[in-house]
Amino acid sequence: MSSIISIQNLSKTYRSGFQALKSVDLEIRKGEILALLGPNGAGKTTLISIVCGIVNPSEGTVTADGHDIVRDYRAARAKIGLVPQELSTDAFETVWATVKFSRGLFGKAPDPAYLEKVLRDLSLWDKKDSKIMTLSGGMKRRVLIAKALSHEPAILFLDEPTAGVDVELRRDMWEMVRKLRESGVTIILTTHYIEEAEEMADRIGVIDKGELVLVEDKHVLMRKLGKKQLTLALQEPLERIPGELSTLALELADEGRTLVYTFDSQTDQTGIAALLRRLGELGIDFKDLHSSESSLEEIFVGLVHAGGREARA
Ligand SMILES: Nc1ncnc2c1ncn2[C@@H]1O[C@H](COP(=O)(O)OP(=O)(O)OP(=O)(O)O)[C@@H](O)[C@H]1O
Repeated sequence: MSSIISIQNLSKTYRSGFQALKSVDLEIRKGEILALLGPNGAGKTTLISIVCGIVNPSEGTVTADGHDIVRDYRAARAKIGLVPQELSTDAFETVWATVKFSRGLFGKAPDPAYLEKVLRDLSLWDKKDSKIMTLSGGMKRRVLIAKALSHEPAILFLDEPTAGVDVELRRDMWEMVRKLRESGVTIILTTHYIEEAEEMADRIGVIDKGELVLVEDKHVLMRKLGKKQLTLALQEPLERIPGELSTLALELADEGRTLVYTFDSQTDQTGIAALLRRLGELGIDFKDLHSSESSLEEIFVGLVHAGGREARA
């Protein structure tokens, strides 16, 4: 798959001297959904703002659909739709006037049929003549998306699209993002909400302290870094893990009634057979067992806590 956005050696130092991005290299593939994860202040919004021409880079180059975002700003920006975190639209305007105006900003010829489709897809058509100020928070979010789509961009950035929205709107938005991807739009979303990345993304990028710690296919990432756990409910509680088992990755939980064995899901030798044999030899019986896999959330927390560097190696 070819790249639609190419980011090379991108750094940003704000006037305060704070370095928000450090030599970021990233190729975003045409037609993918890329989720950028990272703790508060990691640099996600700075990255998006540079690609969208809102913040100047200190170093490095970015092209969007072949256009340099500094030298060829207008052409690059016309390819991009941005859904920001905050609504900064004129509250006294109607929904229709707002999206029509947004389209005009990019020099696109009027196309009421296209704008109608966008509003209908976002369940906003009934509200087209309502003033923005009269809309609920969820509806205002939809207006932000409609504005971003008004000029038919090939690339859509969503900055924290579902922060503070209710479950229903979140599901609607996920559905809508998937439909957009099916229509060929490349989508980059930032989120704090790991379930969102797990649900939606083809690839995951993790940013921490201005560095792109990793970019990986979601399934590969989960397979590579995910651990599995085998949980055994013991017949009799244990006070401590017997010395004979000390070489295994075991933990006691639930006041000694549960034994948890963590193993690498990638290896063929899980060690489960050996564990069960040794438990049998020691006369430790269990009444139930089940295995589970780590979620993306656990993987992510582990990565950021590890500083990311080990994970990248
Ligand atoms: N105009 C600015 N001047 C100085 N520092 C800034 C400026 N804008 C952002 N920063 C700093 O750069 C860092 C990265 O901010 P950024 O908004 O890119 O992070 P983020 O990953 O998007 O975080 P969040 O999820 O909280 O929005 C933060 O420490 C922030 O305080």
